[in-house]
Amino acid sequence: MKQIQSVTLRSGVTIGMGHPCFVVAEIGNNHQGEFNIAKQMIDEAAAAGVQGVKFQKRDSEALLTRQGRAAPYTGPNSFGPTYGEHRAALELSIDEMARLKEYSESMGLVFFASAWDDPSLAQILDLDVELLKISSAELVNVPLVRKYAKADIPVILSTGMSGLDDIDVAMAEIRAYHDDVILLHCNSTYPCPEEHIGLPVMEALRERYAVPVGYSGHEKGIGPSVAAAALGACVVERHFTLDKTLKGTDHQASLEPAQLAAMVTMIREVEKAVQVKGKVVFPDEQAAAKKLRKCIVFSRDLPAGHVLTEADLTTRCPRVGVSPVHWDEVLGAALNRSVKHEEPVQWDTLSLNQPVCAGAASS
Ligand SMILES: C=C(OP(=O)(O)O)C(=O)O
Repeated sequence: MKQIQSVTLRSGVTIGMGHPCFVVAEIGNNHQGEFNIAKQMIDEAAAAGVQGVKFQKRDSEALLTRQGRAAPYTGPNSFGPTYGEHRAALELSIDEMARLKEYSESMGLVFFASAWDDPSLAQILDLDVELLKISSAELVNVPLVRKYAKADIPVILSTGMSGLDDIDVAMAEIRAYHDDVILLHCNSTYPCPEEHIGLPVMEALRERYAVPVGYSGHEKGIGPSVAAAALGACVVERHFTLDKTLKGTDHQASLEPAQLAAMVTMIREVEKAVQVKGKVVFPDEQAAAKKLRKCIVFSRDLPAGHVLTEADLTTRCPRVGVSPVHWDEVLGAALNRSVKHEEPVQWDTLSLNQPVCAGAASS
């Protein structure tokens, strides 16, 4: 299978191995169907430091059966008396989406959307987007996934509610047309308990499909999403809201602006923290070692020619002499000259039985 390390979008943004984690504010339908709220959410997401803003698009008629549309939908989170009317009330028009795309891009953000049915996909494609998203819900919808694939635009595929067999099918559909695909590990429980997140699954997906892998999080906090970035997630997508107490089922499992900003800051911190892979001692640590580490000192006045024993030596800060890592090499050495109590041991004061190993002066 062809190994895909990264995917580059038309705007030049590259998502994948060796590139900053692409953080996405999933605005979804948390704009409540209101253009001005959506625009404000883009402002807040940009201020929080994300790279992408994501919307959802549905067409009630193509999404639901007549019966499904007519089903009563009452309760505190309802935006209409039937489920069809409720869903329709939460939609933005495609013209509004076009304006939001232009607005997002003017701020340097990647605008993209998940389309949940054929007409919505056609409308999103008419917007000339540079990136598409297939929601976890639609991963098993072979005819829709095939249409996404035929569009030949980079696509993010989310894998909540799916086992590997379902993902195999969707990946084969997409890869029949192109390889610009990014997988997101996801558990579609809203909110998802931490013990069901399974971040190590990202590595399993990476190995099995040889594409960049990210994380679509539905947990309440931000710790697991930050950890996902530390484990190499190339995308972290989180549902976003202006206020968790707003009407609607999604808001409680979404991040408010301050949380989103904190998450972005932490992701950038951990990205730096995992850059160095080998155990190296940095110059600043050398300075710290000088102050914090001890050296060997003489524990009493001693004459020239004396052969050193444990009783002649001890260790003290700061490290202005031979490091105690060489304790056994110093034992048994003879003194070239007389020394004083608490004087740091220096190599040139000693006649050694055998030469000191390389790097002796650095510990
Ligand atoms: C619900 C969606 O995403 P996910 O499956 O990643 O939660 C979506 O993108 O519409």
